[in-house]
This record gives sequence, structure tokens and C-alpha cells, in this order.
Amino acid sequence: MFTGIIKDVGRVGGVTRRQGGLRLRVQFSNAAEFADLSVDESVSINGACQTVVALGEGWFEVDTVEETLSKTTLGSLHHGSLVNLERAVRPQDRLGGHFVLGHVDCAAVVEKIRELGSSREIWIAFPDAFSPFIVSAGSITIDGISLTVAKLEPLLFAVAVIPYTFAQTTINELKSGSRVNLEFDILGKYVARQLGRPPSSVAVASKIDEGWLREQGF
Ligand SMILES: Cc1cc2nc3c(=O)[nH]c(=O)nc-3n(C[C@H](O)[C@H](O)[C@H](O)CO)c2cc1C
Ligand SMILES: Nc1c(NC[C@H](O)[C@H](O)[C@H](O)CO)[nH]c(=O)[nH]c1=O
Repeated sequence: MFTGIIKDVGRVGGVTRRQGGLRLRVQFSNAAEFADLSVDESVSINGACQTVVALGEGWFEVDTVEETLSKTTLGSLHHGSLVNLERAVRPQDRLGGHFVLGHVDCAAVVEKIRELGSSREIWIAFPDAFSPFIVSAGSITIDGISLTVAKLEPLLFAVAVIPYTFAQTTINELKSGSRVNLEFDILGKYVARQLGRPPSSVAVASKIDEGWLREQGF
């Protein structure tokens, strides 16, 4: 489990195709944060929980399987790509963000970015199937970053990004048309379940998302 408070921006040091997926090497820059990292640990990479399978001086590797590649943007990473990193939460940590599971629900597309003084307003287009999971002032995870839904319109929502978050995460790399990983708040998923919307409908919606993205020209 994670909180969506990004502790480091790492750089992809290698992508190797393997049967059933990819081996990703990530070089971290915050050595203190990763000093006691061990094999078998969970790390959030752009919001997707991944298991460390190998590590060395300043780097670790994960195996990204097809299921993850189909639901996230990890498949488009290349040598040099910057990624948001967060280690799994410890029971004594402060919950600065919200409960983030590291299960990406879908990839979505940045519609537009507006500069508002020192902040940015980032608008994201999302597939209709996920509408029940987004509420104004609720929490949402974009590429692993815990953010608050500032504005909500049909099939579009906006987050207000403060200068600190802009500087400390890869959110400063986004442009109109960029693809991002979304994880919706777990609370909404339980409510949807209570209302008779089984979790499997979310998985189906992720597949719809792929078609929807193609229809939008991405
Ligand atoms: C504890 C945990 C460890 C995971 N480890 C991996 C992994 O090593 N490789 C992978 O491709 N997906 C892994 N996943 C699944 C991955 O996060 C998921 O497919 C995407 O977030 C899409 O929902 C893991 C998920 C959890 C909860
Ligand atoms: N909730 C919002 C945040 N939260 C803080 C970020 O998650 C944090 O700065 C980042 O993970 C780096 O550690 N930041 C915003 O800009 N806007 C929000 O709505």
C-alpha cells in the first residue's frame, strides 16, 4: 500500500523485452530513501505497484507482466524516461496523501493544461465507465501522485497542481495528449460494489479504455 506522496523521481536505465512482459531497470536519485531497499519489496512506479526482483548500486529492477502493460503506461517507458517512485508505506508513516493500492485502473489522456498564477490546472479526459469513481474534492492518483479533484465535468476532471508537487514529480513533463495512469479512490469502488456494480466491470472498462483511446486518436 502507498500514500501517493512521491519520494523520488527516478530514471529508466534499461528496458528488456522478456517472454510475458518487460524487465525494467530504474535508477533512483534519492539514495537515502532507497538505502535499505530489498528484493521482494513493492515499489510504486508511476502509480503501478511493482515487485523488486534485482538491485544494485543506485538501481533496482522489476518484471512488468502483460496484465500490467495492458492497463498502464509502463509499456511506453524507454531508456531515460523519468518515473515517480514511492516505497510501500510503513505502519508508522504519516498518511499525507490517501490510501493508494498501486493497482492502476486505467490509462487516460491529458486534455489541456492551464497556468493559473504559480499553479497549474491539469484537465484529464476519462472514459464514462469510470464516472462513478470521481467526485469533486475527492482523492485521485495520477501517475502515482495523490491529488485532489478540483473540477469535474462530464468525462473531464481537473486537478490543481501546486508548485511543490510540480517540482517534485513528473507532472511537470505532461503535455496535452500525454497518457497517464489513474487509480480511483478505493472508497468509491466499495460503494460501487454495494450498489451492485461488481469490480469486474472496472476491468472491463479498462479494456474499453484502450478502444476509447484509439477512437480519440491516441
Ligand atoms: C504487491 C503487488 C505487487 C505487484 N508486483 C507486480 C510486478 O512485479 N509486476 C507487475 O507487472 N505487476 C505487479 N503488480 C500488479 C500491477 O500493480 C497491476 O497490474 C497494475 O497496477 C495494473 O492494475 C503488483 C501488484 C501488487 C498489489
Ligand atoms: N492533493 C494535492 C497535492 N498533494 C501533494 C502531492 O501528492 C505531493 O506534493 C507529491 O506527491 C510530491 O511529494 N498536490 C497538489 O499539487 N495538488 C493536490 O490537489
